[in-house]
Amino acid sequence: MSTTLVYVDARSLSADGLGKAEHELLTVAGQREGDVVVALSAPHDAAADLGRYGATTVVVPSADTAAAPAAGPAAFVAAVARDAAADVVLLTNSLESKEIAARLGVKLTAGVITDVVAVEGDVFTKSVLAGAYTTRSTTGPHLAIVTLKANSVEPGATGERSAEVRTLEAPDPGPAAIIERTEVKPASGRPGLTDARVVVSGGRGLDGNFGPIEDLADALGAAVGASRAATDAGWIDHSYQVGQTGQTVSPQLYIAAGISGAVQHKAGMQTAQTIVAINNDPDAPIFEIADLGIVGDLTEVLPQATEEIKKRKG
Ligand SMILES: Cc1cc2nc3c(=O)[nH]c(=O)nc-3n(C[C@H](O)[C@H](O)[C@H](O)COP(=O)(O)OP(=O)(O)OC[C@H]3O[C@@H](n4cnc5c(N)ncnc54)[C@H](O)[C@@H]3O)c2cc1C
Repeated sequence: MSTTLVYVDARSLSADGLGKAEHELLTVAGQREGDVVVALSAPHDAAADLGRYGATTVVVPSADTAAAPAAGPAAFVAAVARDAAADVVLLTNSLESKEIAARLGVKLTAGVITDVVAVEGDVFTKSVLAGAYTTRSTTGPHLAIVTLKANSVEPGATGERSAEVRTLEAPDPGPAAIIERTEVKPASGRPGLTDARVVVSGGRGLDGNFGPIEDLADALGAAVGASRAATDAGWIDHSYQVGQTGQTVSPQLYIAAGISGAVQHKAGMQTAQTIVAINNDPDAPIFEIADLGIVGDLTEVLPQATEEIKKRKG
């Protein structure tokens, strides 16, 4: 009997349900044969609810593993993977998940495949070299540790089932950085950049004013993104940067305004399902990958788009 192990950060689980990226992982796991086991990063009252998303068993650590970022969850997931004799371990594509995946690769002598966009049996599809190629990989006879990009699959329907909940001793993570103090960023009310369905990004063409980008993002319920030119200029925090050295996003709709479309930017967004580009240069490279190109001044186009969307939403 094969077992798919899914790592779920307990912070993505609340009384309202499960985060979308984690729901996608459980959807992919449910499409595979065999049991679906969840390794939850911390004890949680709603652990059994993960049965609604297809988990057969949820294994919770005896204590929160997050105090030692990446090292704590990795030690715990490795213990669960051994215990459950997992064939595949699925994680989200966040920076922390990728670090956990790397540590799991070492601990379990496993193959690690990141940025995956589709899973068929033991074949994992990803987009590489700034999206110029699509590769299909396996880890041969070895355990596969896979990080799945958000918005790769439609989250499946939820049921009424409860999962069996088991507790496993949280192993000592060994030498690790320990969080001593946490400051919670004020909530923007917008979805997170990496798992948003819609992202509105701005670049150097904004000339320092992200207002029109934020207005359009709010009208669409979208996340805000940026090019490196914009983050380097200090117009917006680096955490908003999309691209090779920033975040990788794969939303259903990506709107790029005042962004030329450098290969390093495209590397982080060109797997978006629909790309809309707004640029006053008809020869801007971003138009080569855009599904809809608008040649115009963004200071005119963005407010008009926002106005029209608000009007249609009533
Ligand atoms: C190792 C390395 C890693 C990098 N990583 C990243 C990364 O992760 N992400 C990233 O984005 N970049 C990255 N870069 C930088 C990248 O090469 C580009 O320099 C950057 O993406 C350019 O940002 P931009 O498109 O905003 O600016 P520009 O290339 O200057 O483009 C601005 C665009 O705005 C248009 N414009 C100007 N005014 C208006 C207006 N009023 N209305 C409409 N359009 C207008 C212009 O026609 C132009 O096309 C990296 C570079 C290196 C070397």
